[in-house]
Amino acid sequence: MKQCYQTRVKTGWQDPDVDVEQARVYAIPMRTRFRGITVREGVVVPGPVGWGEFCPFSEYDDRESVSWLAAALEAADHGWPAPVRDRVPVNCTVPAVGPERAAAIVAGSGCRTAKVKVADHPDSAAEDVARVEAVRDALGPDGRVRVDANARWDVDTAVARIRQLDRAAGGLEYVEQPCPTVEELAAVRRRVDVRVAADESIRRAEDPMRVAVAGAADIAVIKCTPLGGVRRALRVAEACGLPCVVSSALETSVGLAAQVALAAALPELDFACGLGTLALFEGDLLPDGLRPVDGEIRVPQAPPVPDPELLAAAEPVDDRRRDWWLDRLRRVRALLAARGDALA
Ligand SMILES: O=C(O)CCC(=O)C1=CC=C[C@@H](O)[C@@H]1C(=O)O
Ligand SMILES: [Mg+2]
Repeated sequence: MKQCYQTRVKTGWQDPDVDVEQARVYAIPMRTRFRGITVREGVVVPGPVGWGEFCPFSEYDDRESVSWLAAALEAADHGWPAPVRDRVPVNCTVPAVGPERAAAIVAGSGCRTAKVKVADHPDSAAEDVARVEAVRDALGPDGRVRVDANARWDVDTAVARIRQLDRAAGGLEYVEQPCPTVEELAAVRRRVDVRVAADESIRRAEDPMRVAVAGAADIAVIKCTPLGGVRRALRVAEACGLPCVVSSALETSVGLAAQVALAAALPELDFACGLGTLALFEGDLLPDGLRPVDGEIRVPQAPPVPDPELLAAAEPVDDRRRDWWLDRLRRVRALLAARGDALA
């Protein structure tokens, strides 16, 4: 396998040399529906340094997917900056499930921080409270509970729900993306005592390097997969000037390794990261995937190589899905080639 790269020109994401012939599409069922996804799909691509993962959500257009490919190629062709820590503390992620299941997820995770999804539908208030109470009970008084509303509230609703959930949790660590815009985040932040974290405001911004979250948020959630790689995410973190939480974009262990590398390279890491998401998957591409032990994930030495048997097992049963992903990869590669420098 290594041989085929010896003649390859390696100029990085400015010249996206993706070997589509060797790219492998995967389709892995989720244990619980998460952000509407029941089967997670993506492509892993080999390079001289390791493998990278290209997995923009299906509804993202080619333009928004370019940075996801840049992140995959960074891993495959260059690897990542040196870590400053060898373990990363993580939260467990609690989807919009009933209270019993929520408590079981927390108890089985070994994590001391839980991130609870809320605002899953317009009438979710009572369910959210029950879920958050169950999570607090399962964690005990010294655990930390944070919630993520994925931009579903307006300012007044956010203020009311945050106060209610703060009481249910016996104190929230923070609320992630309560409303869609940076201005709304700032308005909510002025009215509640709970810290506000910005997620979509950064990762889906036209220019993440210029998002003025200072004043609108206390914490920046950063994800190297949608931000164009570890190096670029580190620059976004610096530009935000806020404490950062690295959170997954629901990758297999191949893409998760890049996120862990980002968390490991951040100069400061004051909060647990949202990287315990392999627990949401039925399968993976590595035999010893990046799962937390006692609430921490060990930092990988280098971009990993997926296991051939697991790759074969994860192949989509429907050839049309494979073709859809490989076509998407080709189109996004062409766009990245045209835009290259903008992401460097
Ligand atoms: O941060 C976590 O605990 C897990 C990751 C997570 O919540 C998400 C992963 C992928 C897509 C997002 O909708 C979601 C998020 O909003 O942070
Ligand atoms: Mg979020």
